Amino acid sequence: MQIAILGYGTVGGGVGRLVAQQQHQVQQLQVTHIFVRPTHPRTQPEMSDDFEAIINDSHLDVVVETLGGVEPAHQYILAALRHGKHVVTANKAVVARYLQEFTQVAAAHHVHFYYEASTGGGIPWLRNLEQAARVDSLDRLAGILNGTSNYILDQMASQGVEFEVALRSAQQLGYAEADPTADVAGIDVQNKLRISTAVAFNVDPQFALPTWGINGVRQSDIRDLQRLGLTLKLMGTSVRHGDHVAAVVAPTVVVNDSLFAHTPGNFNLVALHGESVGDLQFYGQGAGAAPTATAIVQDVLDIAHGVPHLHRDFAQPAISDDDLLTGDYLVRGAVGACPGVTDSMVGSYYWAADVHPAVMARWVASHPDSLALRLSPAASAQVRPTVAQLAQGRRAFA
Ligand SMILES: NC(=O)C1=CN([C@@H]2O[C@H](COP(=O)(O)OP(=O)(O)OC[C@H]3O[C@@H](n4cnc5c(N)ncnc54)[C@H](OP(=O)(O)O)[C@@H]3O)[C@@H](O)[C@H]2O)C=CC1
Ligand SMILES: N[C@@H](CC=O)C(=O)O
Repeated sequence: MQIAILGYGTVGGGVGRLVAQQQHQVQQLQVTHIFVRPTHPRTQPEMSDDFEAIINDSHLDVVVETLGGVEPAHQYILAALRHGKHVVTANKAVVARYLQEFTQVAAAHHVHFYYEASTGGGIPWLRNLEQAARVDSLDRLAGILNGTSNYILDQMASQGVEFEVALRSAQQLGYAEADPTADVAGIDVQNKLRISTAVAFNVDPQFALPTWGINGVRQSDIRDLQRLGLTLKLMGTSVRHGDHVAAVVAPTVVVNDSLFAHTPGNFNLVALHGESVGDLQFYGQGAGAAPTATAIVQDVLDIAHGVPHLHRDFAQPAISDDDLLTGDYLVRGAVGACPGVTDSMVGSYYWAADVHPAVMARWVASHPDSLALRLSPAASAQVRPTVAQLAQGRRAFA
């Protein structure tokens, strides 16, 4: 099976090394082309900047796309599929946008389009999600889906370092995107949650998805939450009830004895809930060259061995319904106009109750110096009695 790798950075290089190191296991795989920029030093004989020559090679079977970004990756993937090449990609930005189109074009040209590495790095998440959805009715997904932001929050909590220091370290370790804004602002999780939700519920990934990130989190927030027995994580959640779907990406407060609170470094933890299976959780390295390369090579081997992934048309109706994810928040900053805000304080935060995610996302976007932390259901249950006591106290003094 002959492979072309498009883009030889962290992940593309990881794929090249994995195929070379594990030759005893993957003998049938051979990297015959590496597509790089004209300015890229030619350190290997397979390197070239001639994309047309690569996809016109009649011996080529699979194109592995690890360029990143939406264009030209979108056009290169379509061209490869139309030339009868299977495509495997790690690029969640392009998959989240064009999943339906890639799936249709691949089917029309009788080739496979696989994207396990796009979500959860080295965790075999999408293939297990597909399997679960095959026999069950899934109604909830929730997870830590970004290694960079998890690494940053973990370093801030365990080492006491400031946000910027932890971010630089995540970049050096190869976890962050070329532009890390997507990691810290929640866009990378948004892309992964769109893909996961589309696979789980067979819906078009272009549903409404209120999103905000961890940009405004300070060392003092981490310490305040620690004093309350709580931990902060950047999480994505999506739920389905019949045709109704809701999703949110937000800095999320979890209780200290949850598995999410104990997910360290660049690790991801992602969970599904099905009517029959109940809760299932998947844990592993969500970023980095070597773990991500394993997910890519698994997809290539599935193609080599003729292992089909589930067919999806992503055409089930999805009505956006924020009522499904109404939640409680801890907020600080200019909270006067914050939706749902009460005068009860929890640590140094105000309590905001029963707010729709889209409404809170709009408040966050228009108040860049403020912070809104979403409470997981368990964290909300832990904090609510304190809030009720405070409210009672105020009535007694009134
Ligand atoms: N890093 C990680 O842990 C993970 C990354 N991913 C995804 O994998 C993809 C690759 O990420 P990563 O390897 O980290 O990114 P890198 O920036 O390290 O690598 C991308 C490579 O592609 C090259 N490239 C980009 N555009 C072009 C182009 N138009 N023509 C030729 N070469 C090009 C870049 O060159 P140049 O540097 O000159 O721009 C770079 O060498 C992304 O979609 C990312 O989201 C998925 C899971 C984990
Ligand atoms: N930048 C991403 C890489 C993997 O998808 C992350 O940090 O999770």
